[in-house]
Amino acid sequence: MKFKSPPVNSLSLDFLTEFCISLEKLENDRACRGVILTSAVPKIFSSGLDITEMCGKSTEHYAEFWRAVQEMWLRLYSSNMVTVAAVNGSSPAGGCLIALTCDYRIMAENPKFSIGLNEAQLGIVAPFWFKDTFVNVVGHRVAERSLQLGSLHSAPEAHRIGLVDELVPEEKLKDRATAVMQQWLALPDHARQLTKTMMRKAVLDRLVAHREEDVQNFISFISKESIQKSLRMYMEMLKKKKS
Ligand SMILES: CCCCCC/C=C\CC(=O)SCCNC(=O)CCNC(=O)[C@H](O)C(C)(C)COP(=O)(O)OP(=O)(O)OC[C@H]1O[C@@H](n2cnc3c(N)ncnc32)[C@H](O)[C@@H]1OP(=O)(O)O
Repeated sequence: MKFKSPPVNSLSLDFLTEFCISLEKLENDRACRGVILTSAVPKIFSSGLDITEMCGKSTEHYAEFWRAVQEMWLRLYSSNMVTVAAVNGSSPAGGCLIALTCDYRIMAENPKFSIGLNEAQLGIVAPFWFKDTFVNVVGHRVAERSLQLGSLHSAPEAHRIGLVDELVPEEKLKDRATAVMQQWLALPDHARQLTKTMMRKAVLDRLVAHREEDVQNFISFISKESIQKSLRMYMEMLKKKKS
């Protein structure tokens, strides 16, 4: 599956909805046992949640948007398919979450590409299920330091801390992702799927049990004037950086 929403594959409500529909189709297709996620936009895997969806909108919109973010994560983290992220560009925040949610991550070894949960830098807080997913990949200490600092790690650093499983030259990314997929698909599906469920169930159940509470928490947090101001300033900073 190739993300193609220029300029930066930001995760808008439309993007998330289409992503979930595509995943569901693949999940229900018995001939499809694995999916490689990558980007058709040069240098960017995904710039994370679309900040404009979280600025100056109604409570109803925030609720709908947040439910779509939850849905994307629930479907991908619990997928029966083998999921491989071929990270061919930068991948901050929600983009990093997508990669973390896969079974395996391969990143292009370009030191200019960065990845991480940088929410703290925007003055926002990654929710518990982002944190849980991160901890399950890199361990508690690395996740705590990286989350508190809102670190964006260069590709080599991301590999060193275990955020990505391997680095390959960009031109070899597709072939390597295909080889990894073949390796994982060589296992009997039922054994791999049950093992995946065993490893992920507690974290998935936690969001399912607190889903509505998590929506309300998002709404009350994102509606605060101080948070809105931080997001506006961040967007201005992005625009200024360009000029
Ligand atoms: C309880 C509360 C819980 C809240 C939890 C929220 C959880 C997750 C939060 C997120 O995912 S927030 C998103 C965080 N993302 C970022 O910090 C990335 C920001 N973007 C960048 O750093 C750069 O854009 C880039 C991805 C490195 C690409 O750089 P490049 O130089 O190639 O492109 P730009 O010129 O910067 O951008 C082009 C264009 O896109 C707009 N844009 C970039 N990112 C976003 C985004 N995430 N959402 C919306 N729009 C975005 C950027 O402003 C430019 O717009 P124009 O100036 O062309 O109009």
